[in-house]
Amino acid sequence: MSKTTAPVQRRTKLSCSEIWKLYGPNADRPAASRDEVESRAANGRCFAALSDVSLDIGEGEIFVVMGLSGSGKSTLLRCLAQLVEPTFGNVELDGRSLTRMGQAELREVRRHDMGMVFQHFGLLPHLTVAGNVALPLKIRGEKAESRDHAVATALELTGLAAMADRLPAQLSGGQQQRVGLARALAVGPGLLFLDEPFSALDPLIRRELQDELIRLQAGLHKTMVFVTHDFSEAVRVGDRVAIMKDGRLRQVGTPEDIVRQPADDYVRNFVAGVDLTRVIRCATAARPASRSDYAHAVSGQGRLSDAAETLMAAGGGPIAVQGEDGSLIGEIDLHAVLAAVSGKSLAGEPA
Ligand SMILES: Nc1ncnc2c1ncn2[C@@H]1O[C@H](COP(=O)(O)OP(=O)(O)OP(=O)(O)O)[C@@H](O)[C@H]1O
Repeated sequence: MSKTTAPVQRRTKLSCSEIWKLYGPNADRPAASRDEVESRAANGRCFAALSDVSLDIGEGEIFVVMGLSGSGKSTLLRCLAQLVEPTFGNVELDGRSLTRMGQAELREVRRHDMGMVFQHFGLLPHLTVAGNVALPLKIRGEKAESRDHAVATALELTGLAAMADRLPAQLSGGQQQRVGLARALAVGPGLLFLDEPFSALDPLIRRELQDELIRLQAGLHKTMVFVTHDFSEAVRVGDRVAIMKDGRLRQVGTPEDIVRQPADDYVRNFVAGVDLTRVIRCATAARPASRSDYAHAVSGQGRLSDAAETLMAAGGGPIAVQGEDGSLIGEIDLHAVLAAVSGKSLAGEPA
């Protein structure tokens, strides 16, 4: 698949080009050329967990990597974070090549510029919540005063301030994962890697934490690489989603792009189970305004599901769809919602 571009308005924060990761005999040896890695992958003795992956991830973007078990999601995340070394290809953070960086410099970049949150929370059982959050700051030699301040801010942001003195065993799974998130945020990195962070949680708590992440992101504007095998979660939290199969990217796009124009049958299968009203934005379903004055309005950025109540209050519409500055960008009614969800225009043509 060709290299994808970051959304126009974002600066590229993290990128990778032509990443391959081979496992098997002698697979630790880096390949000197693309031809070499391709022939090693093709000879049958090595297994390609990643094949030719190129991506640009924009600053402040939540970039979701989604795919079934074994598709290469964690390997991609680990290569981007340089926790494993790609067999071939280049990874750049803020324009600096991580793949060519020495170990000492890489360690510094990891300590200061990256945060990690994993499925199994990885909390130390004998340390309190505050102690766990402070640990990476202690390791990097932060002074007590700035450390305490960073810990208090991270606990406040994640709603844990009242639990600072508890031990992990005294917390629910969801609360423990909040501590994992707080610990990553306290380091103050611009870049967060989240590998299936909510997968161990029950659906209600999971949803609560997804909302929490979206809320936090609205104020923090971090760049996040978020791995999940749950398509609904991907389209809910992602600004863009990459869908992987067999170590390759099958499609990269906004949730709306993916649900409206799945690249192939593999992607279409995921889309089949998704509530489209929670993905498609009001601006996408809007048609030209038929008047200048409306009694009810919704934001174009909101999802169709967010407009349901307003539409009901307006007897089915039409209601105004507004831009971020309050300007009128069009109107929707129940028919427009149905048309968008069924992928048809009002005339019955594909939308
Ligand atoms: N250290 C390793 N040695 C050999 N093969 C590996 C290694 N790590 C991963 N693989 C293989 O690479 C492929 C991709 O694994 P990866 O963990 O990236 O998948 P994933 O999409 O994250 O799966 P899951 O959702 O189950 O975590 C799998 O077939 C896996 O067995």
